[in-house]
Amino acid sequence: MKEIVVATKNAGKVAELAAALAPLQIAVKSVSDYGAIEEPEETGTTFTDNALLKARYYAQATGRACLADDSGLEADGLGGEPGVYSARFAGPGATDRANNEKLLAELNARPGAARTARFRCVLAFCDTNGQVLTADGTCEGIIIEEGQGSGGFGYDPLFFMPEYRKTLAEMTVAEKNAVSHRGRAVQVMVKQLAGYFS
Ligand SMILES: O=c1[nH]c(=O)c2ncn([C@@H]3O[C@H](COP(=O)(O)OP(=O)(O)OP(=O)(O)O)[C@@H](O)[C@H]3O)c2[nH]1
Ligand SMILES: [Mg+2]
Repeated sequence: MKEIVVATKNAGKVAELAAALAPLQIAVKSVSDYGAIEEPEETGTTFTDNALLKARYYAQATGRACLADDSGLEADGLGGEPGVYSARFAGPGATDRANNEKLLAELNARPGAARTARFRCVLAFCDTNGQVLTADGTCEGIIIEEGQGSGGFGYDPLFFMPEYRKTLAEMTVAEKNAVSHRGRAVQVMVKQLAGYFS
């Protein structure tokens, strides 16, 4: 059967990736459909390393073709931090709220620091034969002083896109997928997967 497992423990990513994969008309599963699989340690220093590490790990653990996502925020005023450490910015297992508070505190501690930032996403697909596909995407924005909106996840309420006059948290899943780092990466990946599954 043609199917793909969205290999992430992040429910926000699952929703965005599942919506974007729908045109492939293949079964989209989530890792939670394959029992209690522990999260791998994300030891890579680049988004690509971690995306590949997660895709290979979950393909092995589920015995299915898996699509993993490694992503994060690069704040120019913080020299590109938190980057690959975005999920753990305020410490291991940090909540989105704690990460957002730390981001604002760090930027506010540097008066005059740039508020520009970008999200990066690398997607890695790995099948049970070890065949790998990758795709990446970025999106540019500005870190605002106070959160706006309740959609999305992570730093979305603080990430304002001037051309749309909205934060990512003020967009629907479809709107966010049309402009986001993940949306851009998955559009490229969908084209590759259409060939893979044909
Ligand atoms: O506001 C946001 N909108 C986004 O669209 C987005 N994409 C990534 N991020 C941040 O970067 C971390 C990824 O870390 P990450 O790739 O290790 O994922 P994760 O640990 O959440 O799940 P998993 O896929 O590893 O299971 C996330 O937790 C978030 O803090 C985002 N924040
Ligand atoms: Mg992670």
